[in-house]
Amino acid sequence: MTFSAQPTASHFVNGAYREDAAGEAIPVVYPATGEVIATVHAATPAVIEEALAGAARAQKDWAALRGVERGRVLRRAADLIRERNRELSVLETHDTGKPLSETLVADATSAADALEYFGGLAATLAGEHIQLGQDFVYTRREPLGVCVGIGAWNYPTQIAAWKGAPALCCGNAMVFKPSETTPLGALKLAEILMEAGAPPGLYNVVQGMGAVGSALIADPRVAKVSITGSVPTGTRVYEAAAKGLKHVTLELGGKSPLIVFEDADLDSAVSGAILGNFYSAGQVCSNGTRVFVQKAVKEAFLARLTERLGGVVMGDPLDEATNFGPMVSERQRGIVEGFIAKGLEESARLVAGGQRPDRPGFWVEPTVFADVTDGMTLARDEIFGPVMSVLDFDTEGEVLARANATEFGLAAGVFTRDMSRGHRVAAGFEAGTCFINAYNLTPVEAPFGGMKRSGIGRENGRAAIEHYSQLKSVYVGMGPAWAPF
Ligand SMILES: NC(=O)C1=CN([C@@H]2O[C@H](COP(=O)(O)OP(=O)(O)OC[C@H]3O[C@@H](n4cnc5c(N)ncnc54)[C@H](O)[C@@H]3O)[C@@H](O)[C@H]2O)C=CC1
Repeated sequence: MTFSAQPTASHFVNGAYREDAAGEAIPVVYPATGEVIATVHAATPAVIEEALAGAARAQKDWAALRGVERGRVLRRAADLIRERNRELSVLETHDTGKPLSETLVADATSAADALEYFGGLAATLAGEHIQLGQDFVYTRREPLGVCVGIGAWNYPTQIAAWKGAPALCCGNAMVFKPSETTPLGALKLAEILMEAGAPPGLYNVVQGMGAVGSALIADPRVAKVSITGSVPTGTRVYEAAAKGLKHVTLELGGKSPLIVFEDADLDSAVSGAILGNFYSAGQVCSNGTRVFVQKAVKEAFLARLTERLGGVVMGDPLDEATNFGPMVSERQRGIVEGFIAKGLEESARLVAGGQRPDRPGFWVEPTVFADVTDGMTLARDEIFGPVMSVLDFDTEGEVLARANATEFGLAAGVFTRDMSRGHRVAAGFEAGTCFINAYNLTPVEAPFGGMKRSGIGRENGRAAIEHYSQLKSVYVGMGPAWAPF
């Protein structure tokens, strides 16, 4: 199968597509049909070396540019992405299986937002002046150097840009390794950045599994790694980075709570729960998969939710009427089905879905369990699929304690018409990204990231600048230097 915008080789290194067939072949499978649509090769040591050497070379001159000049390149890339949104979205749909109705609005466009936002910020980066009598100190905000980005498979283009845009904004170069499951989108970003005026070597993409990721992190030329992935992988990356005392950003998993109080606008709360469980077929790290519903409205909530699930359209992802897609891979479908079986075994009440639709590809129906209790596997483990667990609660204090009783802390949401309660509950959440009467909206202007085992550092917003730059203090003596002898 071919489609427009298909990348022409496995890697993008030093400003050009690069192939090395000696690397392990990685089939790219279209999740909606199971068809192999492309093959990429894992990066060989030669490709990794070219990427790192090229990045190190490009970085110094890039950092020496004025912020406004760096920003111009990023903003041009944003414009090119928007012009080509449809073809990039079709590519993203093939890479991930997500319906085109989603990829048209949430993937390449989100990458464009990041490039536009950090393109704008680039010219504003500045230090401060600290007067000390006649002497003074000034600070310089400097880049870290060569940064490595490692992606997960659920938002391949968005992740490539959420890491690349702030890195380049601050004067760094990047070597990005996409997930081996969805290797295509990042290549287009690299191509477009070049076309927008980025120097060769500034943003490279190399393919491969974990071994390529760890080879990149171990290289002494690398100053920082930012990974989006699971907690076990994030932990390994943190350990590897610690060996070289490298900077890290970890965007990891979650098991986020979504609390619906009895005074909530129920339709709006149902929308929040749908967005927080079934968008991208549930393959979103910040999903609110533990839906706590106050007892008085529980059955009404479930009835409305079941009714709304009648609007699910599973079909050809390229048909814009389709609003629900398959799992990214056969493996992920197996994991999700395992959790559904476990829910039934542990006597959760299946309210909707739970079946594998009779069609090719890796589909699982949107699934809702009710009467889930805190100790059940469904309520404890991250599933990363379209499985919502509904739990009951009585009081605010009780539900907040239960919501926080998890090792994760990525996101949390609350639906209520009582805004003092909304803010009080948001303040009480142990989570990095919280929502009141909304869910899963992650605009580039707002910092995004996790507390506890869900991560370290923040992406997006001005906060990301802190994680892609370092401060240098320069003390300036205005008089003769003093010494005791
Ligand atoms: N917090 C966030 O922003 C997000 C978190 N995730 C999490 O990601 C997971 C799903 O994505 P997957 O791709 O299956 O995650 P994963 O953890 O298996 O892999 C993530 C990436 O790390 C690479 N990798 C694996 N071992 C490595 C090693 N030792 N050193 C360096 N790199 C290594 C993989 O090749 C892949 O590119 C979910 O658990 C989800 O919660 C996904 C999306 C967003």
